[in-house]
Amino acid sequence: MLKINIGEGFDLNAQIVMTGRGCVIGQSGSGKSYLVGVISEELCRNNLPFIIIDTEGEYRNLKSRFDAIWVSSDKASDLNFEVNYSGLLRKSIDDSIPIIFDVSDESDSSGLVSKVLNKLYELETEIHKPYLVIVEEADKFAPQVVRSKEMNIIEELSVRGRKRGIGLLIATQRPANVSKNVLSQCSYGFIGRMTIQNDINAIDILLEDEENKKILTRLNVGEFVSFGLGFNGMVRVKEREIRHMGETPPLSVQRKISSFDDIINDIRKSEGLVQKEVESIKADEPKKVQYKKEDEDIIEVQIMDSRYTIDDARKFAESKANSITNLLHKYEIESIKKIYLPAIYSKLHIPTKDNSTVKEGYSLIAFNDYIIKIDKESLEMYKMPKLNYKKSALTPQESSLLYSLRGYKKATPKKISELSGSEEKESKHMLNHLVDEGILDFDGKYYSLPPIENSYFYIPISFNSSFISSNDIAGSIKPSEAYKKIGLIFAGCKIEKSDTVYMPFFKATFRRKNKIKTMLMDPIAFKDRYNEFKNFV
Ligand SMILES: Nc1ncnc2c1ncn2[C@@H]1O[C@H](COP(=O)(O)OP(=O)(O)OP(=O)(O)O)[C@@H](O)[C@H]1O
Repeated sequence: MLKINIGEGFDLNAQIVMTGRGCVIGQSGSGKSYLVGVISEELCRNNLPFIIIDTEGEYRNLKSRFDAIWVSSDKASDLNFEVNYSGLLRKSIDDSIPIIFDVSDESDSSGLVSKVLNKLYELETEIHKPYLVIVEEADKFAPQVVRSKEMNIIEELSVRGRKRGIGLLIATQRPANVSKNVLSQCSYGFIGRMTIQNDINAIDILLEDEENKKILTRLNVGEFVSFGLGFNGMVRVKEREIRHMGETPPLSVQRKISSFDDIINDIRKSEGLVQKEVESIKADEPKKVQYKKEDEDIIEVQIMDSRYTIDDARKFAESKANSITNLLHKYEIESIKKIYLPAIYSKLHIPTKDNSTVKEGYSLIAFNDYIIKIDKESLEMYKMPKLNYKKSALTPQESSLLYSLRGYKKATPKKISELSGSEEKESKHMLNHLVDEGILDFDGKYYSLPPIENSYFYIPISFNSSFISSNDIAGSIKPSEAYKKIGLIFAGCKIEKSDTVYMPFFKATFRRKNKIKTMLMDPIAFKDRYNEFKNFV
């Protein structure tokens, strides 16, 4: 069963989330969007596609770690609202890429939401693939009081979406204002802190247990009472991996030290009372030309710790400059720069025979086509050959079948089907297919998976969150592609966690007249990697 973890001991069945009807309810600040954020991260990590109706512009930073399409009227977004919705949604469904439908700046957000969801409904009538719709501020998009008798698209989805594979997860502060057609369809959900009696009454249809209702007024931020999920007691939501953009701003220094008269004067100025006077003085002054420094995009990312500093790199480059310089050809160091290359860092669970122990391992996939493994003794970095599997990704069924096999050195199809709980005929068919693809070995009786080398595990590296300029990032990586590859290389293991991280490299440039040489030192073995990565830098 594919799971969505939202807190210690709280795993949601992904099937229920993707195709069921759920809700997150709680008063302002109870932690609803935070929980929706945690769920969204988990969906991204598991490559489960969804569209989130983002009313506050607080989900676009999912992009800092995952592939996601940000649709908004913001110039920096991937696509604007004029996009062909059908093409957009089809891509999202087929390639399992989430859409952040950011209507935070839109006056007609309901119109846009209705348009895109109608298109989804139409498309899924044909495709029938699990796809989740997450709606923030559901009271706005599916209100209880409406003039028209016609069903709103969210009501339509909640009543008729399931058969088409469409799941719905709504969030609201005001359940009393959400259409009963939608609320009554919710078979699971989370209720956070609530104190308004009218709203507590509105969830009567969801939470039958009187005891649970009493707890609601006492819940802390990030605590929820759940229903329909089989959890007893309170759910405490885990910490988000990506910074929550809807953070309550912290209270800072309350009052600038200024006199009361200045305060009154400032207010008057803003009313235009003394504005004229100020303007007439300004008019005589010569105009100053202002040079605006170009906006740099500073982003917060996870950076692999480096054993070396830029000073080490300079010393190394100097010694190198001497060695490539002879009396006739003198090269000078032109620049030393730190640049970052994106990589995927994964935590893996490797099953053992009796499943009593689970090994943890890490892999670094870098630069789309290569895997880098770091040997724990020598701290050597290897470049692995390109993969020659015919397949580009494993299906969830194949992954779970291989997971049953990984704990055993080899097993017969009968044993594997017993372990995985699938039909023998069906699993045999799948196993043979995997043999054809070069992923499994078969000796006529037993199937086996190639062993995983020990040097992949317990890599002694750590990461730190840091702010860097996006100008210093070279190369690019598609997390979803890398994720598929990790699944293939580590067939039979579960990817517990997978993040984009950045590896700092030191790039030294030497010049002699118009001839340039470049050196690229890695952060661990401090060897020149220029030949390996020259296409990226
Ligand atoms: N599980 C949690 N762990 C840590 N901090 C949390 C957690 N849940 C919420 N918070 C913090 O509490 C504050 C409010 O959370 P959130 O933005 O999710 O509220 P909300 O219920 O969506 O409010 P609103 O309805 O006003 O948007 C934020 O600063 C958030 O970072």
